[in-house]
Amino acid sequence: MTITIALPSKGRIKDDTAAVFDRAGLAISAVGNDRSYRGRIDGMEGVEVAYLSASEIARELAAGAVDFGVTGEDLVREGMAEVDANVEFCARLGFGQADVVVAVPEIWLDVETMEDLGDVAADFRTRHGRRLAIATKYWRLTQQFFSRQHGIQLYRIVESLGATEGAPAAGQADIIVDITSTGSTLKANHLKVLSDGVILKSEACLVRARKPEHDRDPRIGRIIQAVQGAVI
Ligand SMILES: Nc1ncnc2c1ncn2[C@@H]1O[C@H](COP(=O)(O)OP(=O)(O)OP(=O)(O)O)[C@@H](O)[C@H]1O
Ligand SMILES: O=P(O)(O)OC[C@H]1O[C@H](OP(=O)(O)OP(=O)(O)O)[C@H](O)[C@@H]1O
Repeated sequence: MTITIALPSKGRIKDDTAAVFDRAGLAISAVGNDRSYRGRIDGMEGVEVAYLSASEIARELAAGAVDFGVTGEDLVREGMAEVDANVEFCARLGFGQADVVVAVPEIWLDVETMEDLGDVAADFRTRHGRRLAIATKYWRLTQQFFSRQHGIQLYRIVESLGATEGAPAAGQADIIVDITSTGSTLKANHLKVLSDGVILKSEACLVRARKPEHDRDPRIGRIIQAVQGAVI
């Protein structure tokens, strides 16, 4: 069986991922020319590296099309239902940290918690003639957090594919769910995170797509152990 490991080909977690694999003693050489999107691990037979973007890696893990992937936990959890049944988070890698949060306009002075927001959502239609609108690209995480965890059902998700923090000022939504790391984008857009509004503390992870054939393949354990041992 060929084992495929999907690693970031670009973006903010690419270089740190390469450094972890280096430290793990899993040296990757390019297959073909230098700009190739495939590689192999020196000294390990039948292990292929596929270079993809962070969100493509989450999609491939969900489809079971790769055996391992390095990508953000947020993208993996957003990308599939029943996450823990389908994949294993083998190692948290210590970079790519970002929190997925619920943020509301700073001027909503009496809204500090999810409970306060639930009250706002319940009254919204009476007051404004429509449901509370949430801009996000994390619709699955948002639904799980609002509906399942907080029992808030009266809202509408407005899909946002970029510049989510600008949606409230632009009148496209009332509040947002997005990632933040330093907090400066939220601040610049006069948004504040609710005190219990952190949905997920994400970072880059080594993730394995659960497959029955992994159970009898010693290379699987070797790869996991090597990466776990390289995390500082
Ligand atoms: N400030 C940040 N902004 C966006 N993503 C961040 C930030 N900090 C960490 N991340 C994490 O980085 C991952 C996304 O990486 P990146 O934005 O580099 O991907 P990308 O190469 O743009 O991929 P794609 O094109 O597939 O979106 C996500 O898991 C995200 O949580
Ligand atoms: O809390 P902060 O440190 O301000 O970071 C958060 C922001 O950074 C990211 O956007 P980025 O401009 O990197 O573009 P991207 O969404 O295309 O990755 C992310 O989408 C947030 O908007």
